[in-house]
Amino acid sequence: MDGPALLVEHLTKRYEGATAPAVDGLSFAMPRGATWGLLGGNGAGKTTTIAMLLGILVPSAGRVRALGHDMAGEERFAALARMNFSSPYVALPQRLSVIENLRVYAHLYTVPRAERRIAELADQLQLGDLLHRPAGALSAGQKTRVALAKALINRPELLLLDEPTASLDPDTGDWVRGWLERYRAESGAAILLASHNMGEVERLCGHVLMLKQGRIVDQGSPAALLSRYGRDDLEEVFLDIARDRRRARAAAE
Ligand SMILES: Nc1ncnc2c1ncn2[C@@H]1O[C@H](COP(=O)(O)OP(=O)(O)OP(=O)(O)O)[C@@H](O)[C@H]1O
Repeated sequence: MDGPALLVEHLTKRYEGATAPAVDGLSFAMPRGATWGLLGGNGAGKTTTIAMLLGILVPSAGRVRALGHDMAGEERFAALARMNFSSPYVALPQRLSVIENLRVYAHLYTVPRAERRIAELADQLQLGDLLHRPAGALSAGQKTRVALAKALINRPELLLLDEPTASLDPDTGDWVRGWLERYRAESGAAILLASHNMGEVERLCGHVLMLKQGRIVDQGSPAALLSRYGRDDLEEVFLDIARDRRRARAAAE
């Protein structure tokens, strides 16, 4: 089907009783096969955005088309079958073992030859020793790897990842990033990644959306952003934006 992986138009969320919207008129089109980063400080609106992209949270205004389907109506089920996500805020059923969890999700996504797919993912994500342990008894890093296996169970064409390496040690985090790069290269999937890890974003993302108070305040490739702010790494760009220093720098030049 034609069209971008994600088409987002004027997406807005105002939580009941809140004085300001959490997400405020977001618009962007993420192409198929691209990896984009969603960056912003605490409370910038990243998780709220991802929840609306998945259709879990109803927007106050605006619309989302995922893989060509309108996420506001019945059509969204066609898109959801070809998408997946991982989030530290969504726990897997704790009493089920890892393999039981993966079987449940394989069933929900009607994955063909599910046992083979689970074995493949267990091998790739090194879950062999964890498969028969209850999901609730895993360490944070182990849970993250299981959550990634769940996110990949249906070989999604569109993958939404909320802080995918947040609780991983540096070595495992690096390994997961390499693994995501390979998955993207092999599958042609589009990946939207919310992260606080600037190195991760620089390595994986071709385009970055900088969010502040629910709005896109800047965007571009990591290289374009570095050059625009005259910085050597994205962390400094992030701090410039967080502290509104771009205008001050430009005025000084
Ligand atoms: N369920 C909710 N009800 C009311 N307000 C909420 C709710 N969830 C989030 N918010 C508010 O919406 C804003 C955006 O929150 P969100 O969790 O989307 O930010 P975030 O960028 O993911 O932050 P973080 O990096 O801390 O995870 C914040 O001001 C937050 O307090």
